Amino acid sequence: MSPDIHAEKRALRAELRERRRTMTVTEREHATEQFGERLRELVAATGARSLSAYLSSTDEPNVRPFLNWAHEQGIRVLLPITRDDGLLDWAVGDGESEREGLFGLPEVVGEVLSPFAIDEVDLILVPAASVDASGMRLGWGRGYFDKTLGSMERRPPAYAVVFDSEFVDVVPSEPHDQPVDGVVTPSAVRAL
Ligand SMILES: Nc1nc2c(c(=O)[nH]1)N(C=O)[C@@H](CNc1ccc(C(=O)N[C@@H](CCC(=O)O)C(=O)O)cc1)CN2
Ligand SMILES: Nc1ncnc2c1ncn2[C@@H]1O[C@H](COP(=O)(O)OP(=O)(O)OP(=O)(O)O)[C@@H](O)[C@H]1O
Repeated sequence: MSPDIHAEKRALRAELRERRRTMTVTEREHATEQFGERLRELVAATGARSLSAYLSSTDEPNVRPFLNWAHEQGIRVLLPITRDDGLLDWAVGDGESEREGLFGLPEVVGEVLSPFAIDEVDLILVPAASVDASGMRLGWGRGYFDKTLGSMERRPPAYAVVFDSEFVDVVPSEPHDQPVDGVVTPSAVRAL
C-alpha cells in the first residue's frame, strides 16, 4: 500500500477533525435536530426494528436524541465496544449507563455481545470522517468498520452519518475500504 495514500488520509482526517472541533454550539444544535429528523425518516423508509449505531462524543454528529427516540419506539439498538484486537463487540443500549472506553470514546455498559451480534440488525449507522458519492468512506483510521462490514455475509443497509460538508465527490480509498449503501447528513438521506 503506498505511503502517500496513508499520508493523504491522515491529513484529511486532521482537517476534518479540526473543522468539527470549531463548529459553534448553534451549528451543532441545529444539526442535531436535523440528524434526528433524517434518521427517523430512514427508520420509517426501511422499517427497521433493530439497528446498530454509535454513542456520539462531543464533536461527532449527535445521534443521542435519535437513539432515545428509537429506544422509546422499542427498536433494539446495538452500540459498539472497542476491543484492542481491532474488532468491535456490541451491547444493547438502554439510553442510560455509559463509561469511557478505549481511546476515550463513550461506551455503553451492558451485557457484552460478540462481533457477530451485528449480523442480526436491520440497519447499520456508521460513524465516519467523510463519505463520497460512490459510497466510499473515510473512517477514523483503525479499520474497525472496514473489518466489521467486510466480514458480514448478508449485510443490511449501512448508512454513514456525517455533516453536509463531509459528503464529498471523492475520498482516497484502498482495496480494503468498504463502501456504505447511503449517507445521512442534516440536509438529506441519500442512497448511494
Ligand atoms: N462514538 C464513536 N464510537 C466508535 C467509533 C466512532 O467513530 N465513534 N468507532 C469507529 O471506528 C470505533 C472506534 N474507532 C476508533 C478509530 C480510531 C481511533 C484513533 O485513535 N485514531 C487515531 C487517528 C488516526 C488518524 O487520524 O489518522 C488517533 O486518534 O490517534 C480510535 C477509535 C468504535 N466506536
Ligand atoms: N478488512 C480488514 N482486514 C484487516 N485489516 C484491515 C481491514 N480493513 C482495514 N484494515 C486495516 O486497518 C487500518 C486502517 O484502515 P483505514 O485507513 O482504511 O481506516 P478507516 O477506513 O479510517 O477505518 P474504519 O473502518 O475504522 O473507519 C489499516 O492499517 C488497514 O490495513
